[in-house]
Amino acid sequence: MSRPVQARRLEGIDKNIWVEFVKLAATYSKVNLGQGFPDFPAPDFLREALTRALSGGNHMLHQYTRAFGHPPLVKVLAQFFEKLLGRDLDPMTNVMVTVGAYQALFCCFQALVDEGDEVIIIEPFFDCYEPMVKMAGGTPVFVPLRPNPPKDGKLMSSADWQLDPAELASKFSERTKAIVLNSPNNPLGKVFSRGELGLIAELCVKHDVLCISDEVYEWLVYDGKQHIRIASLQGMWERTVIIGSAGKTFSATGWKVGWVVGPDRLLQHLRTVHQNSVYHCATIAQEAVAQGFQRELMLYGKPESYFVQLPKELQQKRDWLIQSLDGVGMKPIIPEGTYFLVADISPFKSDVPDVPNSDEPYDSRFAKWMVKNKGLAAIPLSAFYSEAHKNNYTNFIRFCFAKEEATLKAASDILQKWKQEK
Ligand SMILES: Cc1ncc(COP(=O)(O)O)c(CNOCC(=O)O)c1O
Repeated sequence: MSRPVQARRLEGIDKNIWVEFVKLAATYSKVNLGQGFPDFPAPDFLREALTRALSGGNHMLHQYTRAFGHPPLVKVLAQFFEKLLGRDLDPMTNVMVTVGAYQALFCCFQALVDEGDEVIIIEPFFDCYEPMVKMAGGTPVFVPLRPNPPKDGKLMSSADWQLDPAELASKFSERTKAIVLNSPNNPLGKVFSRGELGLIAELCVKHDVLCISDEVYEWLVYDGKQHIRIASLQGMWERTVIIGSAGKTFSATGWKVGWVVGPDRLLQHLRTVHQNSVYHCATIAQEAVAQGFQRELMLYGKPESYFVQLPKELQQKRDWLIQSLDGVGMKPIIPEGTYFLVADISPFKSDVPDVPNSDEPYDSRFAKWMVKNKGLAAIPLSAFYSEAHKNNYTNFIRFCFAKEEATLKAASDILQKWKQEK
């Protein structure tokens, strides 16, 4: 058999950081601060909602539901986003439920990006954007967030990583179809300011470019920062697809329920991809997520709201991890949002000698050595860069701090012991 079997659209995208590092963590890690999932339970009210859905009298929850979203879920999502965006939404045309935010992203790129279209991706970026653009036949065009360390010697924060306005503007051309915005940003935790979003919005309107706005960490912002939805800015609603995740919103990453919110002129095409791929996601999970949102709608802004309690809890974990990393000299970049924290590994580099001209970035080799020899899993920052820029920041690894106190303490103990041994 000599005929090639692989479709050309898969060329160069066969490697995946999560497949590789999840396996390493499963094999070697004692403490896993790698892949972004909580090791604490999903909230009681969500688990109770699933139990009710499973054992309740409505046996039709075990059967197909509406392809573009279980009616109770699209209705409550529309109500929620009407409140957040200050505009009327039709649950049947402005909302679609997907198999996690991953599938929402897939639908966006497959539905909106054609051969030869360019898509601007802000680096560092959640790794799937590049392969998904390529699978759609598009060309990714990268623009970096550049670190501007504070002059007063304070710890850097994700806010210190900024776009250069002229550099960003230079990436827009008549071939630009879309820009991917991820705020709060994985892996840095950057929460884009109104000024930064205004710059992006202005360029999108000027060049008639779409905005794929990945907002899965929308509730995870700290220090009183506000998450601003770019779709609420002048001229952006009509050209923006907002992506969300029940996995990140309700600490239930294994449920794989996500959604897109946006104008029908865009979502009609995402529905075409959706109905010709997964068709719909688990009815029973959608029912439980709908009940979760109904609770949150009632408690919106109140202290007992999960969307108020979770960021409060995570900020304490973040601050604890910052202290612990700073204590062993692993300078952290303070994240304004998400549940990730990037740290500088310089003080520990002597244990993992550099290999000149290695085609694997240093931080990747360091992270693999660390999980194998210290039992601590983390993700190399180079995993969030394009091939051409992977070697720009190889002194950093990313930790996930959505973990039980005992897990974070165990990680700190490993680092302290390692530091003492040096
Ligand atoms: C920005 C972003 N968008 C989308 C997604 C996917 O969301 P979902 O799980 O709902 O498909 C994720 C999940 N990331 O988890 C892996 C990691 O970074 O450790 C994400 O971070």
